[in-house]
Amino acid sequence: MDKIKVVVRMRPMNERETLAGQSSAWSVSQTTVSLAGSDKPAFAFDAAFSHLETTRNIFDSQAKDLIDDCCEGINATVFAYGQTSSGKTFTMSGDKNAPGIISLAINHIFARIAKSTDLTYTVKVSYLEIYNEVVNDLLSPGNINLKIHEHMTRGVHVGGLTETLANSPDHVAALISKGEANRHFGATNMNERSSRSHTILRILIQSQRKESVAAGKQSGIRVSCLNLVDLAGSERAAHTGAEGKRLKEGGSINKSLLALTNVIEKLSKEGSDRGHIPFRNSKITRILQPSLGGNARTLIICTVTPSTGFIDETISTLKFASRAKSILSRAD
Ligand SMILES: Nc1ncnc2c1ncn2[C@@H]1O[C@H](COP(=O)(O)OP(=O)(O)OP(=O)(O)O)[C@@H](O)[C@H]1O
Repeated sequence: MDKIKVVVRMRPMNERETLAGQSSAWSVSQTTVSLAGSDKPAFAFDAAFSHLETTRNIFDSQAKDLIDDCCEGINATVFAYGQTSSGKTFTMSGDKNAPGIISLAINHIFARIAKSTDLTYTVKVSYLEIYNEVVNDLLSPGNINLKIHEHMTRGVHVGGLTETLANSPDHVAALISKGEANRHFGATNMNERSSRSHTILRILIQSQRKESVAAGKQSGIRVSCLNLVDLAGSERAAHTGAEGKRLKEGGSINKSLLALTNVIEKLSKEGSDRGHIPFRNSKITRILQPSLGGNARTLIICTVTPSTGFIDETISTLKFASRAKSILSRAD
């Protein structure tokens, strides 16, 4: 079983790019992405999806088995990585016409629970954002600047984060809407609703055999955590027209994404070249540490822009994706 699966999703060209006279620079096949008309080697991944692919197909082919494992007690993480406006939020949260990975995953979890004849499940939801390197609770707005702890049995956890019991997909959707209202967004030149923070929706799944519950036993309880992560976009100040507050946010976002890139780079190296893994350099790498370096299954969806105007940004995301993919070859 691969620990880390890496796929790439290319979004369609948008109106702004077409009006600027740009065109699509890339060709996408089942597992590769290459610059059209170039003899440079293609980038290869577990899967590559063109602008025609639906999020539902990506979920069914790449994420469903990981969610199934999570219902069986294995920790799992799905995150989207890519430059600003490349489709991370579209992929994770979706829009009114196309559900995102988050709602597809939640529907799948509750459908499994409804079908289970031998297990009783409890689902708890937390929702946090990391904004300018501060961790805030999105379900409880006054609950800010939370600390990250390392716990002997719970591993890395965020102290004081609200955990709300949820009993249906609609209930989780209502919690997400509540959290979204507390989240930091801003308009940049490239995206009218740009995510200025990283967010993590954590679904804690606990299960126990029905006869053990009936007998009041405390044994045989399985607990696992599903992290659904929407990273803020990596960006260049020149493209986004950022200044003042936006520029500070951008600096903080880029710093934490750089920390994530460094962690991935080190993890992808062999043996002594690997050295110390700098998980502690940012909040996002600390929180994702168990997903990247520990006993968990992880799906990384790298979103890219097809346009000739952003070839360098797309190459940088594809390089990140290639490094992340090489982590899976090592048996830890
Ligand atoms: N695969 C896709 N198909 C159709 N539209 C898409 C797709 N991906 C993204 N879009 C559209 O492109 C725009 C930007 O996407 P999105 O907001 O998801 O980017 P992002 O990577 O989350 O950006 P940021 O990091 O700035 O928040 C949105 O209007 C979105 O609906």
